[in-house]
Amino acid sequence: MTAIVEARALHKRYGRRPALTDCTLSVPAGSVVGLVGPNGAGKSTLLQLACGLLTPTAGTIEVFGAPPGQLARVGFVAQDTPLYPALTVADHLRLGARLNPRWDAALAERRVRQAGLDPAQKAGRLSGGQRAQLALALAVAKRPELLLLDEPVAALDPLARRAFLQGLMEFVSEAEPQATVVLSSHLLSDLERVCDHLIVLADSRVRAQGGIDDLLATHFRLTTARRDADTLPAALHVLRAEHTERQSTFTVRAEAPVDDPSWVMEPLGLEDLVLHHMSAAETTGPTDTRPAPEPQR
Ligand SMILES: Nc1ncnc2c1ncn2[C@@H]1O[C@H](COP(=O)(O)OP(=O)(O)OP(=O)(O)O)[C@@H](O)[C@H]1O
Repeated sequence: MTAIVEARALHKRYGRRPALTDCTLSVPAGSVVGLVGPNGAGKSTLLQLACGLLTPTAGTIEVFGAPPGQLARVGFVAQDTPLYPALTVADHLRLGARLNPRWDAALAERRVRQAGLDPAQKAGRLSGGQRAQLALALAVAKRPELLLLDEPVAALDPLARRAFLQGLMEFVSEAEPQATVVLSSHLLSDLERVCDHLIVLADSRVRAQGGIDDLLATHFRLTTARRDADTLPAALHVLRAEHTERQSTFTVRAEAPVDDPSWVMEPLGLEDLVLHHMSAAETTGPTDTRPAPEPQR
């Protein structure tokens, strides 16, 4: 599968502060990728590296198989949705038309109309959510092959958020079906609705990545009478272990469920999966460090 964004051993530091550490990841062509992680995980840094606003400290990042910077092919909506405060909504559309060879004026106007924006309103007088809507309209009207959105729905009310995500899905399903989208968000339910791939960053590192269906098919919760993680079969890679007096619950990664009468193994939902990868680096260390007794069968 062709990768539109490919990072290898990518590091980014701000002074002595690591923002990305040894990140190797790939964004497949035509995918809609959700980028998730706690505050400060490195999501904005990754998006800014992908559009060439930042340069790596070490390692490489390639977009369309070359160093980032092919701006005509990339739409980027930064977290703070920078616009020209003194220019009106209509001015922004005119500017977009001048600057972008593939500008789709009809699409821009439709997005602005659907978002209920007044073309005569100055951008500096728009609310945070309205600014985000205008920034998205400008980004999609470029007809980019790669659309990078940094927390685009953070400032939107629930109705506007739904409209925004619908607009995004229209863009990828109708206007630009070959487009690849990477969007960061803390709202997992939104990501589950629109994304087919996921990258989980935590503490500057990639903790999980892949197709959402594949991730869901390989992550399980296993509940059993209290036992040590190292008594489980090697095919089960234990991500987390929690024990009560009598019971052990393991979050595991496995190619397929492993049947055993002594335990119950059920698929992990997306939210639990992401929270596990976000909350800690992979660990086989139990939360409760007391040694577990022999399994009771
Ligand atoms: N310009 C900067 N100068 C110094 N440190 C920075 C700068 N930008 C980001 N950082 C640091 O780099 C790390 C990653 O920041 P980044 O903004 O990429 O995270 P994020 O995952 O987008 O966070 P959030 O969800 O809060 O937006 C953080 O520790 C942050 O403090």
